[in-house]
Amino acid sequence: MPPILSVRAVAKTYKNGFTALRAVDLAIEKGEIFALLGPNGAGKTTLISIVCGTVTMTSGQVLVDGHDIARDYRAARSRIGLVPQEIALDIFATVWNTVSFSRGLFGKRPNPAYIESLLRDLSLWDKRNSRVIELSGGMKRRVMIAKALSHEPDILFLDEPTAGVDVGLRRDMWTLVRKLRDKGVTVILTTHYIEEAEEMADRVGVIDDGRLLLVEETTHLMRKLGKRRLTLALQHPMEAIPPELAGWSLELEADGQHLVYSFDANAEDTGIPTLLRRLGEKGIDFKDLDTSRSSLEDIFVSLVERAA
Ligand SMILES: Nc1ncnc2c1ncn2[C@@H]1O[C@H](COP(=O)(O)OP(=O)(O)OP(=O)(O)O)[C@@H](O)[C@H]1O
Repeated sequence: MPPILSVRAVAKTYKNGFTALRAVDLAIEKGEIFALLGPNGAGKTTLISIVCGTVTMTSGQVLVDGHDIARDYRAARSRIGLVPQEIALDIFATVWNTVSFSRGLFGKRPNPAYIESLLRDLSLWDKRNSRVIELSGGMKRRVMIAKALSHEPDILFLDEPTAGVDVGLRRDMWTLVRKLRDKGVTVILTTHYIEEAEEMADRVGVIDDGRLLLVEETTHLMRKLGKRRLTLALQHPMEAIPPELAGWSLELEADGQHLVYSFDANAEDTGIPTLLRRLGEKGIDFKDLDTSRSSLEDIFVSLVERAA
């Protein structure tokens, strides 16, 4: 089956000369939950905006369910629902009217039963006759989601869905996402949080500085994240790692005072006791030690280093 979304060599240079995306290739299968992970300014929103037609790409091609976003914009756009980062709503309209109106914008026939089920799923049914201005921030976010789903899209984009959102809404959102997936809707979300991707996504794409550095199944990526770091604060600074320890996955920090050992937390033998013994034999003393999980930041750093 052809991918529901195909992004081919998409690049974007903004008018001020800033290049936000560099030849991004990505194929998303129908029914996937895909997380686009990256730090601030990586290019996530730019990519989503191009697919949704609010930003024009400098070069490349995007196909949504086979429809070219440039040549066949209406057909492509009607298959997409977008929940942007910023809340943008007509504050004087009622919830019901806002959501129904959105559906109409896509040329879809009214379907009150569908709108009702949507509002119920998002715990908005009781508020259907309230004006947006009367709603809390979390409820406004729910309305944004209802609007994005009002025309029954095949792909839902959630741009930073859980930024500033409380636990209740977060849980409801994930329940809804799973329900949508079960109906065959593809969900693409952007996030800074590896936990969010871990919880939800089938696959993860890591983007940094406009480059898609990797696309991997979440379980594989988490295995990589299963790496832990043991940091030893040395009694006496070292200039270099002794050659006898070359076979170990050790790094000396720039200050020469911290020795970092990376190990697989899932392995039966982490190697730590042997390493500590070897260090003792070599007379390398330490005053403190600390273990931590390698963070997404570490993964970025190693990926960027490899990409450079
Ligand atoms: N209209 C614009 N003109 C010039 N540069 C822009 C414009 N919009 C975005 N950028 C720049 O492009 C880069 C990517 O921005 P983008 O919003 O896509 O990042 P992001 O990954 O979504 O970040 P965040 O996680 O902070 O939302 C940033 O450096 C941003 O400043």
